[in-house]
Amino acid sequence: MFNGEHINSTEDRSVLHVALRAPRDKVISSDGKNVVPEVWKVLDKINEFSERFRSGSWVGETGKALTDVVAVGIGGSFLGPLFVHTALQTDPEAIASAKGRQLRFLANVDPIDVARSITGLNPETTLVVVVSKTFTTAETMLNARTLREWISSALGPQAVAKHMVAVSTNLTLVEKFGIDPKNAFAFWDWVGGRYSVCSAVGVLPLSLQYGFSVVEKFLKGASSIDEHFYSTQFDKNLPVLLGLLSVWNVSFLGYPARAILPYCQALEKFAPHIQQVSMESNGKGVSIDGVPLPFEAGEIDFGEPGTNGQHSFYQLIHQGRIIPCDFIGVAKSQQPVYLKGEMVSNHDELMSNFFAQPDALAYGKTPEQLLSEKVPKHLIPHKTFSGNRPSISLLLPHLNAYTVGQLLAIYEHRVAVEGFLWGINSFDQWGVELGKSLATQVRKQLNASRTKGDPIEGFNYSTATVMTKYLEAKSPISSDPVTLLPKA
Ligand SMILES: O=P(O)(O)OC[C@H]1O[C@](O)(CO)[C@@H](O)[C@@H]1O
Repeated sequence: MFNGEHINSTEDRSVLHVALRAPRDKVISSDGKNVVPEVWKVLDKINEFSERFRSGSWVGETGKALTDVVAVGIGGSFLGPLFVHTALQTDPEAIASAKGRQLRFLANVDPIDVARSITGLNPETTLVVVVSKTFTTAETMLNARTLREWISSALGPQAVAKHMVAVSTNLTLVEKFGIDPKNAFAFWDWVGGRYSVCSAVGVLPLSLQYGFSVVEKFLKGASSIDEHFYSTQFDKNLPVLLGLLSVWNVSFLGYPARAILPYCQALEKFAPHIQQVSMESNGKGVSIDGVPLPFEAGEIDFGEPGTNGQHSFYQLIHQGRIIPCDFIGVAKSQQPVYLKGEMVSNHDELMSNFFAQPDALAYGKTPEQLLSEKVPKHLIPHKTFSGNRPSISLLLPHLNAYTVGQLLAIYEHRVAVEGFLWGINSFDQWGVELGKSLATQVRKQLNASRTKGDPIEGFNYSTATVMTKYLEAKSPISSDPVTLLPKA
């Protein structure tokens, strides 16, 4: 991976997200060319642009400084930046640097998400960042066109140049869309979408919100783990050990799921991000050579912050199925509170659970213990905990831009280690294609049925029946789509 070999063989690409956070003087080559200078050219451009934006020297169509950003993108062009943004939102340094600004995300093509993302925003003071590796993703492009309409109907079509910028590998399509190429931020085909948060995909919107110097710390944190992963012997190498544990749990013990349980509300978007990193990477049925696997690869990831999860699905984890758990704690809270007279601080209260849960899973509670506690006999089977349920605990010293970068890179490399052990290609995602192409067929049918009354044809009985019901409901289509958007 670090040598730039084309280990993503089905797309004939190298896999070099580590280059995105490499120090300026590092040499990492793809196809014989050192890519680090290109990376820094874009980072410098982001630094300069975000400075202009944040200082108010970049103004919108009506001469006002821009304070709010809507990042439009989906999947890898959304989940990583959302995770990092959520983790920084309560960090004191990041709070200070984001004063008076808002960063929002628009991912789903559901018009409800459009409404949510712009409600209360004024186009005069809003910058839209369209983030798409390919610049062809149907959801992102429709959302981008919708927000372009929102801007141009309020401020005139010429305002788009000042209120819309883009992040993509496809700069030709960016220009075709009407975004000034000077305001496009590039990345490269050797960055997988789900591994792209350290490219302009994450760095641009996060720098607009928090300033480049905060985001640079995030890159440095990720880079520190890259270095650790590259050079540390296996028995002390965090991503290697974690990857081995995952493969052991999935392939040897037969536990296919994994719960990601941060005892830190700021990490609430970590599990959704890792869901994509892990499941899109390792959810494969054939080896890298295309041979059907004689075992199941991939983990089923889900998670919620503790203690919320404890009051939701932990029952199953303690007494139902065996789900290996990742407990993630932070030694010092971003927002400490201690109420006089309370036995412990609020953070200690949270962390009491962080320490208790892995113990309960590992050691359980035996019928003998219950008997000695005088539990009635008929309740003993119900109150018994089998124990012997695996978990790992990660304790971060604190949560800031640097450690968020470290956490991200630990999981990215862990997923890669698992994929290497399973002998699969963790860097392609052909499994997302079939649904996309079927949606194209449905889109054509909906258009033909709504505009010409064409009957539904070419779909199976169940789909055709539900589509008929859907069309009967006749949702309103305005010729002026902007009238359907909420007003600022
Ligand atoms: O950045 P793009 O090209 O819009 O793609 C968005 C996402 O769509 C996928 O290709 C498939 O869901 C992801 O891998 C990717 O992160």
